[in-house]
Amino acid sequence: MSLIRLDITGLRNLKPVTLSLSPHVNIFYGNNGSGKTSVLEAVYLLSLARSFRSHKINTVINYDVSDCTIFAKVQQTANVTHQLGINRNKQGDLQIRLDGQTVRTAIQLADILPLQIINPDSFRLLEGSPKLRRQFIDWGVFHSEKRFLAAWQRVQKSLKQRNSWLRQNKKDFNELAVWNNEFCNASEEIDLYRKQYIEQLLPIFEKVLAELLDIKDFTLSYYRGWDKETKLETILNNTLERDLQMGHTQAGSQRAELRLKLGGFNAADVLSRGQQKLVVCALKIAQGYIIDNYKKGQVIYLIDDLASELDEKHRTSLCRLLDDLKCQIFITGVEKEPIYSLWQSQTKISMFHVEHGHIAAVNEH
Ligand SMILES: Nc1ncnc2c1ncn2[C@@H]1O[C@H](COP(=O)(O)OP(=O)(O)OP(=O)(O)O)[C@@H](O)[C@H]1O
Repeated sequence: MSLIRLDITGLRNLKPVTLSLSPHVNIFYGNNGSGKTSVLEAVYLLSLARSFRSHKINTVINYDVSDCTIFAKVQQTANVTHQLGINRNKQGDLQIRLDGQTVRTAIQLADILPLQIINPDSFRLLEGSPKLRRQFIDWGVFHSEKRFLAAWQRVQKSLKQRNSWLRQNKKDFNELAVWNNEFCNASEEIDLYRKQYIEQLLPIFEKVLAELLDIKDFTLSYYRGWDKETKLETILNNTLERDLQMGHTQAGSQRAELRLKLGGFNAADVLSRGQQKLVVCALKIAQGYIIDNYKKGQVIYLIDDLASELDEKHRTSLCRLLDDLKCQIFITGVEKEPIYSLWQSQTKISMFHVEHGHIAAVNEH
């Protein structure tokens, strides 16, 4: 899976541009504020229909225009290509086109273009709320288990109905039984998929982490969102009084968590910022290996400001792992040489100089 061509129009300070890309490493270098991260933002927008920097699309679209369009030619396998396009305007409208057809939801984009981002905010996966770690697991499960999405949507719907029942004055217990049943079935199904996924992820993650960091006693474990010895239905019945007081459901797959510990302590409390970033990189690279088993293609990695928090030895180890994955990479940095020298000699590299929003392909390295 790689983008062969990328057209960007109306995004931040970038001048309209068409880029011919390497299926492996694409380096964007230039001064602060030149527009490097905006290129990654364009690719992210194409996969998720939103930005990783701002929830407000108005700030992503260039000040002087009303909309932005990102278009890409995607090589899925040797014989299969797709034309993918997305347009967003300042009124908030979204249009997605896939091979000439209008697409209704952004889920199809994510399915075609699995994307991982590693940037100076990556440590938040360890430090931030459990929701971020749930999203991390679910990203992997979504790409490896076709039935996951339907089960996840059933959980969302039944949970919403159950929570709204908890807040109502007039209580119809037959109605509660219906929502409990649906919620428990869907939660258990999701738990099964997540558990299977973590079982696959764990040995790969440990192997990748060992290449990046010399730390002992690092553990990763999965909590399903309710006690492992008890049926969810029993817990919901036993905790109904408390759920009623709180106005929402305490147990279920919406409370799942990925626990990362070092010697019994929360990893985020004891690891340095750089070590946290390396753990997150190991998690994301491990996910890349798993996707390779399921999809006829690879994850695309967006790596913004690699140098931040990482010394040269760790930068080199990280790039070696990404090199071995043979995936497409978009990477940014201020200087070209320090990023260029991180890759093996046989790696296909394209370099682009970004200056005041202009992107120019650089032929000699
Ligand atoms: N909506 C917008 N329209 C036009 N320009 C914008 C808009 N939003 C941000 N900018 C400008 O576009 C540039 C975006 O830069 P970007 O963050 O992509 O730079 P960068 O090269 O990654 O910088 P750094 O090395 O500092 O991270 C900045 O100069 C910013 O001021």
